[in-house]
Formats: sequence, C-alpha cells, structure tokens
Amino acid sequence: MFVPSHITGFFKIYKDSNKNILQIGSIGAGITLNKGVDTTITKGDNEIYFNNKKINLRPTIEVINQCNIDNYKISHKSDFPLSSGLGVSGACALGVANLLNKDNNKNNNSLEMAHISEVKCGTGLGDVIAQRTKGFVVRELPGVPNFKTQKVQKISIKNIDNYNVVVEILGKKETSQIINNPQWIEKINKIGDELLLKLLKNPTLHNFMDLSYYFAKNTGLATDKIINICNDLNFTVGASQAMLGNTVFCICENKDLNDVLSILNNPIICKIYQ
Ligand SMILES: Nc1ncnc2c1ncn2[C@@H]1O[C@H](COP(=O)(O)OP(=O)(O)O)[C@@H](O)[C@H]1O
Ligand SMILES: CC(C)(COP(=O)(O)O)[C@@H](O)C(=O)O
Repeated sequence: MFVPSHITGFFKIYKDSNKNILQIGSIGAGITLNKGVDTTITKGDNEIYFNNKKINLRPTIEVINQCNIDNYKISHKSDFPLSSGLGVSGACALGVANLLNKDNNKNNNSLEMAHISEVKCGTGLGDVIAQRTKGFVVRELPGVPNFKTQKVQKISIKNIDNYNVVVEILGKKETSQIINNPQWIEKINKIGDELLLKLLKNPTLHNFMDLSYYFAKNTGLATDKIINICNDLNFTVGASQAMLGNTVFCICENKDLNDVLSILNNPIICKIYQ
C-alpha cells in the first residue's frame, strides 16, 4: 500500500481542546510527491519495521491500538527518513490504517484512524488529509472533512510533467516539539493567518512557493542556511522549507533542473503525485 509523502508549504494550527479530535488539525497548503511509504502487513510477532530496522513507531502503534489486532508484522519501506517534514509519519499511519481495514473487512474510516493517531502522537495535523486527496492540496478547514464540510481543494496544475520537486534533507526536526509549543503556535498562527486566502485568490505554484517562503522566513522556522539556499534558487518557480522539517524543497521547470542540481549537495528529484 503506497502513500505519497506530503510537503506542507504553510499552515495554521487549530487545537481547540474542547473540539472533537476529528476537528482538530490545521489549515494550509501542500503538495504530495511520487516518493513516499510502501506499507505491508504479514503474520508475525507484533513487530514494526521501518526500512528493515525494527522500531517502535508511535503513529503506527496508535493505529494498531485502534484496531486491536494481534500477530502482525508491519513493514514500512520509505523513500525518505522520518522527522524530515515530508509527512512520512502520516504516510505510515495512513498506509497501515488502509491495510488493516481492508484485510479485516472493517468499515472503519482509515483516514479518521490515521488522523487521530497523528494528532495524538503530535506528529501531524493535516498530512493524512492531503495524502488521501493527493496533488496540490489546499485545506480550508482543520480536521477530517465530512460530507457537510468538504473544504479540501485539489488545485489543478497545467503541464504538471514540466515541474520537478527537488528535496534536500539537511537534518531532523521533531514536529511535536513545534506544534505542542505555545510560543511556536502563536508565531505560526499569526503569520499563517492570511496566507490561505492569498493563495486562493491566485492558486498557482509560483504563489504557493512565494507564500511558503514568506511563512518559513517570518515565523523564524527556517534557519539562515535554508534561507540562503532558497535565495540561491530564486531562478526557479520557488524554494522554501518543508514544514516541519530541516529540509529545503524547490519546484523547478525541467529546463532549470540541472542548474538546481548543481547548487544542492544531496538533491532528491520528485514529481507532484496526484
Ligand atoms: N528511530 C526511531 N524510532 C522510533 N521512532 C522514531 C525514530 N525516528 C523518528 N521517530 C518518530 O517518528 C515520528 C516522526 O514524526 P514527524 O516528526 O512528524 O516526522 P515526519 O515529518 O516524517 O512526519 C516521531 O514520533 C519520531 O519520534
Ligand atoms: C506541518 C505539519 C503540522 C507537520 O508535518 P510533518 O512534519 O511532515 O509531519 C502537517 O501535519 C500539517 O498540518 O500541515
């Protein structure tokens, strides 16, 4: 079961404690990539493997606890490491939730299960909704959309094959340390407040990248190193920090790809997955 990785460009946090957990989350915009996580489940001794290494991955464990299953061996094969701002934790949670419901002929909502797991673990607020939707995704309401409040838009991209998403992972960043920190929440929500409306007025990849760069710089989430790399890539559609990681992402046209690769040290070339 493949689930695409997801890069959030900017977001705003909604963690109102008296709300149902399904309505807790974030609004924002991002893109899913053709690289992500492939999850399989076989019989086993209740083990979880991530790229062949046994780990206790909390978002996956949270989903298992909701399904109350036993004698499993879960294997996540990921194109990216965890804690890189690429939605890998969400891809693991959604992949295992999809499989468990399919295998056990359950009709639980796997999206709800994965979202609950991410919110409980502090590893995500909106990734799994974008990963289920796929493409260039705008989330206008926090939480899992339902038939009444379907406020998740998939923005169409002309000549999508002309664009590359080049990713450079510089290190790790634990999402939970940011989205559980009141000072960071205040900064993120102050800067992120107007960006969604600005994107909806001009829903293009260029505008998305400009708004993401503005968000990364003005929240203080981006390091000087990341800002400098983004500035060096200003000949492209745009470059910014993948939220919430220590990761640069750049969208460039095919004609500029070689120039982008000459600037980055460990570039990973992706396409937008829809
Ligand atoms: N080696 C590891 N063993 C167990 N859990 C890990 C390991 N590395 C990272 N994690 C966990 O994986 C999760 C990554 O979530 P997050 O920070 O949101 O990253 P991502 O951007 O990949 O979604 C965190 O709960 C983190 O503690
Ligand atoms: C930005 C983030 C809160 C975290 O994303 P990640 O670090 O990739 O888990 C995401 O879940 C979102 O709500 O948009």
